[in-house]
Amino acid sequence: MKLFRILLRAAWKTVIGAAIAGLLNGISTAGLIALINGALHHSQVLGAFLPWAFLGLALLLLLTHFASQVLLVRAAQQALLEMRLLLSRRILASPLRQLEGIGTAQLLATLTDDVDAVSRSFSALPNLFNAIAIVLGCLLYMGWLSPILFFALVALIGIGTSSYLFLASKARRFLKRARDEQDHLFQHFRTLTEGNKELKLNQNRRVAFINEDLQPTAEITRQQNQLGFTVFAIAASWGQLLLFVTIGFFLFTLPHILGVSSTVLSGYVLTIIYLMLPMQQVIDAIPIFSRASVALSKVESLQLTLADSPQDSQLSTHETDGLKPWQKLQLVGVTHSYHSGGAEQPITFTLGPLYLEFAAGEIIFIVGGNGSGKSTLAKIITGLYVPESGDIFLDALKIDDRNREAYRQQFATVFSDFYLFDRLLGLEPSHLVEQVPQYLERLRLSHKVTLQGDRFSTTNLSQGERKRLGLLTAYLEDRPVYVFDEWAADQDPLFRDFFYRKLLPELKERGKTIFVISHDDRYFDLGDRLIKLDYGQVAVAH
Ligand SMILES: Nc1ncnc2c1ncn2[C@@H]1O[C@H](COP(=O)(O)OP(=O)(O)OP(=O)(O)O)[C@@H](O)[C@H]1O
Repeated sequence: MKLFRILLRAAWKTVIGAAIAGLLNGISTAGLIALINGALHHSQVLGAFLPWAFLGLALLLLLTHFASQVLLVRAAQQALLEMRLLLSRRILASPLRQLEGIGTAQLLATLTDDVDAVSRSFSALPNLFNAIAIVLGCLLYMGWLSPILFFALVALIGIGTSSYLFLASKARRFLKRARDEQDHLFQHFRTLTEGNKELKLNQNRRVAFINEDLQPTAEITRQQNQLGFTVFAIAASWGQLLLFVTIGFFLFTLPHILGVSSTVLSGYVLTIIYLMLPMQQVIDAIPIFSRASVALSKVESLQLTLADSPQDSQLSTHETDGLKPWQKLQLVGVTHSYHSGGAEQPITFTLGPLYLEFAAGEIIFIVGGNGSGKSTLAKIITGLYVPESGDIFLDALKIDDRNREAYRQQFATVFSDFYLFDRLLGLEPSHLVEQVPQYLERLRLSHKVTLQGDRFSTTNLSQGERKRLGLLTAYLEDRPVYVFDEWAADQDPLFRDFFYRKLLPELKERGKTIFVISHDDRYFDLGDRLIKLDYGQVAVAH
């Protein structure tokens, strides 16, 4: 049902067009069977008109089949496109903490596996729709042939469907378990790709990883999927058996009880035999739709619901309007906690409550031991984490959900786990192109990287060089506040010195506020302020 709602939302006009074509297709199928049955019994009513009626109906069948298939393919592909975009937008609009809680492996599993499952079900839709239309058309014909036999048939179909659905619900449970394992499997795939060096260099670790992690998880996934699809196969065979039981019932039992004519009887048997293929198509489609419904439940369990589209404002990149230049950034009683799992699990780390005030144009060093909360503070200051309690103010403006997006646009950052884009995304290249060679020169990258159009010639660089390119991107963003999270940690001593003594003061001269997370105590005196954190609390602030 959810799938159908997605489809209708994406292209309801096309779906209605396809439904009408499908219905006509079902009617023309039933009409053709009626004609064939009539011809077999040398119906006087139709006479010479029969071949023309046959030709007309055959043409209508062809056209409506083609039209319904083409329209449904179009609607299904449109729905799939919208679902992919909506899911991506949702991920972009979701709070960072929520995404960190879900984890990369689950997000990847959803974006690939779940979207794939839904895509398969959309691909199966045209045939399913057509099959349902034919079944309905044929049922209509059989109801017209003999209402009594029709009720007997509906009763048999009812028994068949409910027993099939009972089995299908069992199978769905196995598919759900297999899908849950898929998240773990993706986690192992990440280990495989990201931990490849460590796995290659240690044979024992590699063998243990394969035997104890990857293989058992892959085995459970296989086993649960296999069980699920086996139950579906049993259900499908049961469905087939019921179909023949129905034919036998109509051929050998009912005529004796009800005394129906041979025309009605042959009409029924002919139609039921004709129905076998569409029925089979419906039965074959059900596992695909079950898998898709498991996938959609998974997507919804991540609270990345597909029901509504995120506000455009949450995605806009031109949202700096509305925030006037400010003089003071304040954190008033701000706290943030991490939990060992979900929100109901015990707290493992708490930052704050913090009461801090920063003036525009200052260089602020944020220092402290590993795990003291520096990066967490940076995520709070930049608006990536919403404070659990307390508030952030820009002068008198309180930052809340209405202006948080605009607030975030104040910051250009290079986090320690930053992502390097291979092109100037969202930056208007024309007026930047002149500045880039100059920056590349200053960052001593000009011998390695050039800008080709809006794309860097390469991002296959050393870690230190990648960070310099990250810095260049941050320069080009030209935002009021810069945040560098251990930026200099990968730089050689010469360039590190250049960064602290030259680049930071230059940014300050341009009126920028700069937060520098650093362990380089040799340079701490270059800052206007120093905030030292210890286990999430401010130990020193001056
Ligand atoms: N996504 C997360 N989920 C749960 N706990 C986290 C998460 N990120 C950080 N933590 C915990 O919060 C604490 C502070 O982490 P944070 O990264 O802010 O420290 P840091 O001062 O930047 O450390 P470092 O100098 O090592 O980079 C750590 O103990 C860490 O285990």
